[in-house]
Amino acid sequence: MPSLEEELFPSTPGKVKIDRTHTIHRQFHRCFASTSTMFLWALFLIALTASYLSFQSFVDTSSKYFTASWGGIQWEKQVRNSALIRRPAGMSVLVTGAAGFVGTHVSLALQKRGDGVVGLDNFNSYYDPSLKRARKKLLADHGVFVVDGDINDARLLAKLFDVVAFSHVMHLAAQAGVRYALENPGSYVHSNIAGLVTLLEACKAADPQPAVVWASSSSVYGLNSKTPFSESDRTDQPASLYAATKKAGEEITHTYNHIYGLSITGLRFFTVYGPWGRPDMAYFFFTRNILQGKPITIYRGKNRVDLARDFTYIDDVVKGCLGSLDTAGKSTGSGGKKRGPAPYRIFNLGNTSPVTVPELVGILEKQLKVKAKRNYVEMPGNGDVPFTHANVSLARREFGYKPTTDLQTGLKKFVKWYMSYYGYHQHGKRV
Ligand SMILES: O=C(O)[C@H]1O[C@H](OP(=O)(O)OP(=O)(O)OC[C@H]2O[C@@H](n3ccc(=O)[nH]c3=O)[C@H](O)[C@@H]2O)[C@H](O)[C@@H](O)[C@H]1O
Repeated sequence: MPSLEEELFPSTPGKVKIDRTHTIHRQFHRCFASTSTMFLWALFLIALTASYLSFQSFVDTSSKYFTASWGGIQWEKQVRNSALIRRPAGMSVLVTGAAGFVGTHVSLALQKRGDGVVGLDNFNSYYDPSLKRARKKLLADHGVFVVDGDINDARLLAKLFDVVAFSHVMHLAAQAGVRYALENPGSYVHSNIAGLVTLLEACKAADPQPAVVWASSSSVYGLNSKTPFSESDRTDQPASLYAATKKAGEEITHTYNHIYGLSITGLRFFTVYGPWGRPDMAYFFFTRNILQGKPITIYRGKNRVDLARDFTYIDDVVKGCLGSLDTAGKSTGSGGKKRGPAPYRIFNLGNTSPVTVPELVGILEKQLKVKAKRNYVEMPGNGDVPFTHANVSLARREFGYKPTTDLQTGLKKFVKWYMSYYGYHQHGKRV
């Protein structure tokens, strides 16, 4: 009996006996048949895998499409209604980051004077999203619709420009906060660089192109030591990734102005505070900790020098934003082509009188009628700068910007809002 191996792979084919020819043919057929069966099975499996994968991607795409919180006739109607202009020579403004602190106040101010406003916000969880939802509700009560979506979503932006011919974009959506960049650097690149470019692409492609006013930051002055900070001072020494992305934003917007004729105004905000503010900012969480009897950490510079900020009250900043929108000047491009030079402007929006952090705490103690548990530590190398101080003469000349709220007055309004929003009595006890 030949072995199976011999039968299948005869070592000397010429010596195969005639009487075994049939057997060999049968084996050959069996072998061929099993190879082709295997081949067919393999083909079948490949086809099965491919159809499974394409089905999955279909499910993914369609679920993304169907679960997207934007689109549809009703949604378009809400967008159009919100964008309606109710005053002569008014504007229609797309406000990104509308459920954010500055975004909410600017949207309300625009709506109140009769401009059309459509908000856009991704409601991310960088800080308590319920505060953002409450701001959205406040806006809805005033007839401002906030679209739930991301500035990185090019399809959504194209759709918005399709539904409304926005005359202006107030771009306030960003990853804010100086120290958080140590924890999550990618979020700054995602929102402040990639998101900005996606938005500018949409603005460039829109016909008519809108004028763009956007939030830069006082942090671009970085380690600059010449005070007060003027727009022409050097901004090439950022101290944090946040500052670096805002500085990059100033350069990126410049290229869109240069190549595509977009009208650009960058606003360098100086530590903006007030009612409906951001819980990640010192004045906000100092208030919370003081009321809860928890200690607060106060950073100090080298040689125990107090840090200082040009704290700027929200109402002053809102006036600066509206002044910038009113004087923006038109974009000159259309269909992605520049037709002539367009304005490119940068303004400081500060308060012009810096206050030290311990002084800020002192004011809060007085307003809250509670002593803070102060814990002084040397400023860690976390991106903070020792002080900020704005020269605002450029904004004053261009649109009459004049801050009028000192820190004491502004914090009083903030504390009043905080107590009411979080359900406190004036004497620091929860209701
Ligand atoms: O102008 C801006 O462009 C930026 O303003 C704001 O940044 P900052 O000026 O750093 O405000 P904020 O964090 O409130 O710290 C205030 C002071 O408290 C000190 N500080 C802070 C925290 C702490 O625990 N202790 C402390 O002493 C701290 O060292 C600092 O001296 C915005 O957050 C930022 O998004 C950006 O818009």
